[in-house]
Amino acid sequence: MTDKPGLNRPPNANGRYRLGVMGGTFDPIHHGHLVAASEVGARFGLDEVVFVPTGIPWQKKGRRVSGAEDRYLMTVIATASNPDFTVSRVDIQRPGETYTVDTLKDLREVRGDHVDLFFITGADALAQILTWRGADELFDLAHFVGVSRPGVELHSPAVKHLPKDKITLMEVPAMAISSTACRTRVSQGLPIWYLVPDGIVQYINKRGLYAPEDNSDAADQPQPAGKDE
Ligand SMILES: Nc1ncnc2c1ncn2[C@@H]1O[C@H](COP(=O)(O)OP(=O)(O)OP(=O)(O)O)[C@@H](O)[C@H]1O
Ligand SMILES: O=C(O)c1ccc[n+]([C@@H]2O[C@H](COP(=O)([O-])O)[C@@H](O)[C@H]2O)c1
Repeated sequence: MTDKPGLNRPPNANGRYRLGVMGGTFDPIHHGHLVAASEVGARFGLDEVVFVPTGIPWQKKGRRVSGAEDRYLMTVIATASNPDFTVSRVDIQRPGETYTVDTLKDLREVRGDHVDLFFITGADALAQILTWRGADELFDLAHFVGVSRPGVELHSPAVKHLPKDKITLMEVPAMAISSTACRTRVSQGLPIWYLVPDGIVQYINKRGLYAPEDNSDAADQPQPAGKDE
């Protein structure tokens, strides 16, 4: 397993190191992701949050997903200014579909046994967790933190069945932003300034991402009405 090391910070006085793991497709990364990671970092006293862009997000099959290198680079750009944030390539390096059970095992192998893992997820993703590969193993590998997301019930019935000592649900400042909305806005020529970090606006422009002909989500949108007859 090869991956860049983290921040190289020493373990705490008790010999442990608290590592947040923010997994996502990040197509593109936006301020909802960054606020979630920052809030969980503060609440749990995390030493570092590592962002892990997915390789092949199998539950997003049938959608067009930007190349892994573009999503990785956007994640690096968006997190560069925060000294507690890092980015890992473990998911984009591993061949095949991306499963969190593998992400957590790989990070444990790379970072060592003194690391306590906290997987950060939005309430929408957490409600689906029992559909994830190897769901029964997940709660032995990490503590799961589900954060609020506008339009999603935080204490949903699905979450009530998860092991209480392995899950924390927490409210974070509401960020009504999704990657889908960002892609759609770009494809429609609308601004995404302040929904994503400035460098991401520039990167998307430079690479021509989410242009109408390159965006299947946009193709599904209703077309503007023509002139009245
Ligand atoms: N605005 C938000 N507030 C809180 N959590 C979020 C928000 N947006 C995404 N997340 C969480 O971040 C993780 C990664 O999300 P992902 O990269 O799929 O972004 P997304 O905006 O949900 O993308 P898409 O619209 O393409 O499905 C998921 O756990 C998701 O629930
Ligand atoms: O392990 C799985 O089967 C699984 C299924 C769906 C999503 N996940 C993970 O959940 C995180 C958010 O996923 P997504 O698709 O909302 O970007 C990301 O790290 C994915 O790898 C994991």
